[in-house]
Amino acid sequence: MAICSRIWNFVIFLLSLYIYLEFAKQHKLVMKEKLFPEPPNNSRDNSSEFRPLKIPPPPFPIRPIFLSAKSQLLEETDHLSHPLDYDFYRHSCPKAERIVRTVVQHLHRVRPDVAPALLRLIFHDCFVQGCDASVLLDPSDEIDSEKESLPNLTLRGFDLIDIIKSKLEEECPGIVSCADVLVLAARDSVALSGGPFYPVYTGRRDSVAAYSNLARDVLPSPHDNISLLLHTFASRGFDEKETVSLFAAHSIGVIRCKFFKDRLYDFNRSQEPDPSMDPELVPLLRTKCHKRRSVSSPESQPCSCDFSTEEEPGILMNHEGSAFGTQYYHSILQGRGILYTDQQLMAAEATGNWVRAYAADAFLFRRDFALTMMKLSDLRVLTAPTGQIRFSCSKVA
Ligand code: HEM
Repeated sequence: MAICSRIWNFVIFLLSLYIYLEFAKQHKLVMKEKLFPEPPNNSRDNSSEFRPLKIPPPPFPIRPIFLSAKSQLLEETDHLSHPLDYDFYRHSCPKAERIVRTVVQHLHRVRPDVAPALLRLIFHDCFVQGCDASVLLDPSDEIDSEKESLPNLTLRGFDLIDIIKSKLEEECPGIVSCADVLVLAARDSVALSGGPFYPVYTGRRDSVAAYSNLARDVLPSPHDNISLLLHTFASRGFDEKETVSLFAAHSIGVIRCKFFKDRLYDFNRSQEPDPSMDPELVPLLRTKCHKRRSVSSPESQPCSCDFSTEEEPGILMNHEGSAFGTQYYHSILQGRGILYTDQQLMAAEATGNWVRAYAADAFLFRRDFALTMMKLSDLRVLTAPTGQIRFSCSKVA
């Protein structure tokens, strides 16, 4: 009897062990699938309900620090219910993301000013009524174009979006939205500029309207103080940390003198430079931005400098030859932010602490910047059945 009971216990033990091992194997596989997804494979059965996350191979040399964090970024945002899809065009236009990347890469090779232009466009689109490509619409009888509103007068890159879109139309007409083109092109521009590569969801649709007055009201002015800036970004769902991380977009691009000349010559009508600017930077910037007769310009209030030049000069944002990211924050710490709004990050304790944190920790910055760009790219998107897919990005279809 005792022997029988021992054999029975042994059988139960073996059975439990088997069940445990099977469970562990299954669980590990699922984890593996999530963390190391298979590369996109178009020959897969499309009808399958189960679609593992597919992350495209990195398009540009990416610092190894970010590779391990890439799938983690998707997981971190996974819990949010999402109106968009990862790799939305995998069946309808499988080459879409590759086409955007190739064209941006090509344009970047011949015109290095491409990346900042495209990065700025997404901010000016997404902040105003969401990422719906409304900023791209030309004026017409029905369209009160955002392009003509004050904060957008110096936007560039509309022609670049048209080039990318026309390549997509050749491959799959009427499929890929201009809103997705903007988001993908900005993502690739960041990576090309030495910033982090981040995954983006797709499936946005384009607006049938533009919001010129809203653009004028909600886009920040280069003369806003820190309280107003934080208020503006909070109204779009960004906290202090996210706001500080987004500002690193000013690591690249050009900034025209008219936006900061008051800081060099006549800050707050004091006839003196801005005391928050490094005194050694002032003469350096003055050699590029000359004081001329006083003429006020609505775009630049409250500066009293001359902006009526035919070709307004500007200086490179990364005037210290810096790479994307932490160097921007080092400049701010040294009082070398060019825009008043950039330097305002040091005017509040919370934002100042984030500037210090990002200056000290490149990994932290790259991770946070990637997450914030993903958030910016998903602001109030339009999905079917609302919106439309435009054929030409500057016109309603
Ligand atoms: C307080 C918020 C911001 C203000 C007041 C601001 C203002 C400006 C101004 C005045 C310029 C110079 C434009 C010119 O001279 O043509 C500029 C350039 C730029 N901004 Fe911002 N910006 C802000 C935030 C952002 C954000 C959040 C992003 C992106 C995520 C961004 C991306 C850029 C880029 C990439 C450029 C360079 C554009 C180029 O070279 O054409 N900015 N910004």
